[in-house]
Amino acid sequence: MSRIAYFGPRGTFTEQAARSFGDAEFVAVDTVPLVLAAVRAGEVDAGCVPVENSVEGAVTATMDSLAEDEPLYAVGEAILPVRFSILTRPGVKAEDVKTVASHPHALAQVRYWVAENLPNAVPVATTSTASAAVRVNEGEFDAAVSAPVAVMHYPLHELATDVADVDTAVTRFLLLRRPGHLPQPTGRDRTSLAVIIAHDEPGSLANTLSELALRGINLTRIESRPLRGQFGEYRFYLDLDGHIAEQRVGDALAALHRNSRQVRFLGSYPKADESTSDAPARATDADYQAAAEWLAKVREGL
Ligand SMILES: O=C(O)C(=O)C[C@]1(C(=O)O)C=C[C@@H](O)C=C1
Repeated sequence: MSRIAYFGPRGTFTEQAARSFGDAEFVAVDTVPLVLAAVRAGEVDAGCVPVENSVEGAVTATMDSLAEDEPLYAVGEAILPVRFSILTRPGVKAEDVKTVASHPHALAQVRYWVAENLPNAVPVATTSTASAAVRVNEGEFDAAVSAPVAVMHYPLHELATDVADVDTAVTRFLLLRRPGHLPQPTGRDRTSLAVIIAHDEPGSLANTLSELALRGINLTRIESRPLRGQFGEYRFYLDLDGHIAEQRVGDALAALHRNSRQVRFLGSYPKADESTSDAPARATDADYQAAAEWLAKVREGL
């Protein structure tokens, strides 16, 4: 049976996401970098980590490691709705709560609710939502902002359920493997890249994006992170519809490789939402094939 590490401990949203990929032996690991390190070291077959939340944005620990450390490829994604339970030790009332602990992304998603309902509470960051529950159980903090499943693992009381400042909030998770396991195209695929564009000159980002637009490729996400040392230099994270095995996507990636300082492929994998990744008219593999055949003939002088 394959072994999947997930950002734990037991009872995180990430555990739920990991279990959605099917039967496996699941291994809880305390932080995102340690999950990715376990995959790189071959201690597990795959690792599941959060990558972005619709309210708070990117999970930078995931993005930085995927772009900078030894390569890993995404082979699957999961998208979960995010609504929280507020867990306390039995007998603790809202007015007694002086500290409310959780992962920073979770605290950001209940900021207004906490201000209104736990007016005496100071927010405290923990490594994950479930580690907050562990520490509330140990008496360190008064309340944890947790995934609803956490109450099944820790003997805590639900002070409130279904808590979220934004009703429709979702988090996206990736299943990552060492290179060598490219999933087959399904017609509903996403490709992820990290790109450092070549020069800080007018139009260089527009030129990069034009390589995608010209080939009818739909960009689903663009996010930048500074290259740490100074302002003015950024790495762009691009998610686009389509699979690297498709002609238009391969062609665009080759063009980016020619024109950019660095292109790192982060995976082509089936999308978790219902949308397709069909090529538009005149950009299908058959269109590319026909054009290549025409060119070959012309080059032979025919
Ligand atoms: O702490 C957890 O339960 C996680 O799985 C992490 C995480 C995140 O990184 O965004 C996942 C979903 C929620 O948005 C809050 C926290």
